[in-house]
This record gives sequence, C-alpha cells and structure tokens, in this order.
Amino acid sequence: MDAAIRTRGLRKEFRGTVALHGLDLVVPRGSVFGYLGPNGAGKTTTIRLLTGLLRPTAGRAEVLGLDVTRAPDAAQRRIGYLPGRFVAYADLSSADYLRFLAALRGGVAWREVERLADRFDLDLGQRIGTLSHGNRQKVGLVQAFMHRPDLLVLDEPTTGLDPLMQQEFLTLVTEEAKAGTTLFLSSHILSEVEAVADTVGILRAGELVRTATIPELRERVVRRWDLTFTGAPPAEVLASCPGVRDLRLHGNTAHLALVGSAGELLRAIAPYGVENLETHEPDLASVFLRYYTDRQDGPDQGRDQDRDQARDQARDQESRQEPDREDQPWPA
Ligand SMILES: Nc1ncnc2c1ncn2[C@@H]1O[C@H](COP(=O)(O)OP(=O)(O)OP(=O)(O)O)[C@@H](O)[C@H]1O
Repeated sequence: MDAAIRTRGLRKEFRGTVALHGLDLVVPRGSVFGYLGPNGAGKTTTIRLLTGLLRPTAGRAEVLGLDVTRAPDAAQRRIGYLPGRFVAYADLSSADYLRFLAALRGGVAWREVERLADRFDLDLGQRIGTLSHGNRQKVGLVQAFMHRPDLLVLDEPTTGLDPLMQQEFLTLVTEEAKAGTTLFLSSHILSEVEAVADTVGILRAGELVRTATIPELRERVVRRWDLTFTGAPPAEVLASCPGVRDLRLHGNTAHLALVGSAGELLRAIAPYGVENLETHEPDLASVFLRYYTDRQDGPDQGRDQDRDQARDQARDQESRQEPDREDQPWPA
C-alpha cells in the first residue's frame, strides 16, 4: 500500500515516562486519519515524532517515503504542521508573519494565503498580539495549508474556532483529501473528526488500542431498546439473542442494550406480540469512550491542570537536554 505515514515500533520515553509504546501505524496516501485519545495519551508526542521535532527512543517513522529521523528537513518541506500550541510573533501583523514564514519555506503563492485567510474570515492586517485565541488559531491553519503540502499534520486543529469556522475547516479538509492530500488530525473529540476521517486510531496511555473506519466503529455502537409485549416478554429468547446485553424486565416491557445488527433480534421477537418498540439513537461517542480510561468518566479538572503545568515544565527542561528539535523554527 502506498503509505503517507508508516511507523514501526515507534517509541518515545521521557526520562522514565513512556509516552509512546512501539507504535505501528500505516496511513494511506490521500486519506484522512483521525488520531484520538484522552489528555496525555501521547498524541502530541506522536505528532512531534512524525514531524521530526522529536527523536524516537526506538523504532522508526517514515513520512512520504522519507525516514523522518534521517531526513527531517526533506520531510518537513512536504509537511504542513499545526502545533497544539501555535505561537507567533505578537508584534507582527498576520500578513507580515505569514510573509516571513513563506519566505523561510519558499514556494508559497501569496494568493493562496489570501484565499485561506478569506475562507477563515481572518483579517491579515491585524497585529497578532491583538487577535483572539480563535483568530490566532486561524493564522496557524493558514501557515499549515499555505504551501499546498502533500501531508498535513494538525494537532487539535479546531481549538478555539467557533462552530462556523469549525465547519469551514472540515470542508477544507474534505476538499484537500479529494485533491490527494493526506491529513493526520489529532483530537480528543470524536465528533470533530467523525465527519471527515476515513479511519480513526484510538490511543490510550501511549498505546494504539484500536484502528477502525467510522462504519466499523458504528458496528460496535450500543443501542438502547425498550420492547413492550402484549404479554410477558420472552426473556429467554431475548437473552439468547446475539448482541443483547443488560436485559431488564419491567412488567410487559423489556429494556436491553444491543450491540451491532438488529436483524437477529427482530427475527427472534417476531412471533411474540410486540406492542411497542422504542430505540434510543446510537451514540458513537459512547463506543469511543469505552476505549478511554476511567478518568474520562469523572475528570478532576484541578488535578488535570496541575498535571498539565508539571508536564509543560518537564517539556521545557527536556527540550533543553535532549537533541530534539522542538525549539527550532518550523520548517527547520
Ligand atoms: N517533554 C516531555 N517531558 C516529559 N514528559 C513528557 C514530555 N512530553 C510529553 N510527556 C508525557 O508524555 C505523555 C504523553 O503526552 P502527550 O502530550 O503526547 O499527550 P497528548 O495525547 O497530546 O495529550 P493532550 O491531549 O493533553 O495534549 C504524558 O504523560 C506527558 O506528560
């Protein structure tokens, strides 16, 4: 398969912390891959490895056929990258800053910058320091897309964007994919990538716990059913139906959860007098959450913030000590 991204046993440790455990991943060219996982799962670490900003502890990553560790510059020229925390020179206008990046990179048509800014309703004349979080994110998106790269690696791309702009972004993603660009999007929200991704990978605690297409994920959706019979529900028939879970009876009504296809259940209950059938819309997010850790059910916001702060400090120290390229300009 012609892969835009191929990793083998890709691993990253930060002084005792294993952020990524031997990742094996293939992303076909021209596809949209949604990389999902809770906070701290290792999404950003993967992205920094794929873009050559971090060196792997073990394993390798190939991007567009190039070994990222050996040829980071050649790989970076063909990647559009939006970091999770996009920072830009506050004193420059968006136009000046994007001109500066375009000059560093080369091969940027200014009309492409204007076209993107127009789509995102971004005023290029305004000083970056005065922009809102969402508008600053738009500058980050423009710089990622402006050179028409073969691969876009976007870390939480819709952060700060309002719903209209999120939609505009997703439309742009679909158009780019149609034109043959590969897109790798990290997110912790399924709905964000659901509409555009061909495949999603779910990462938890540094391990890829599942890779699936959206239809495959949907097959694992749990639907809630309430079946009311004219008499007592046929409990044994229901319980022995494939996919039926969590069966509870209240009078003539059977409440159950159904995983996968409803065909067998409908056939099984047909001979019994069904008076009413209510199904509750499948919730893809609930399938997805099952792959998450328990923390997702009741995150302790305060502890999360402390952890994020400690992690940022550790990152700062780490990037001073390791021969990684995080602090270098993009592209290096
Ligand atoms: N430079 C670093 N030094 C030390 N630990 C790090 C460093 N970078 C990441 N980590 C640790 O690696 C793990 C994965 O972090 P990473 O930022 O890749 O997760 P993430 O999925 O992007 O999370 P989020 O959604 O919160 O951004 C975490 O335990 C984190 O604390």
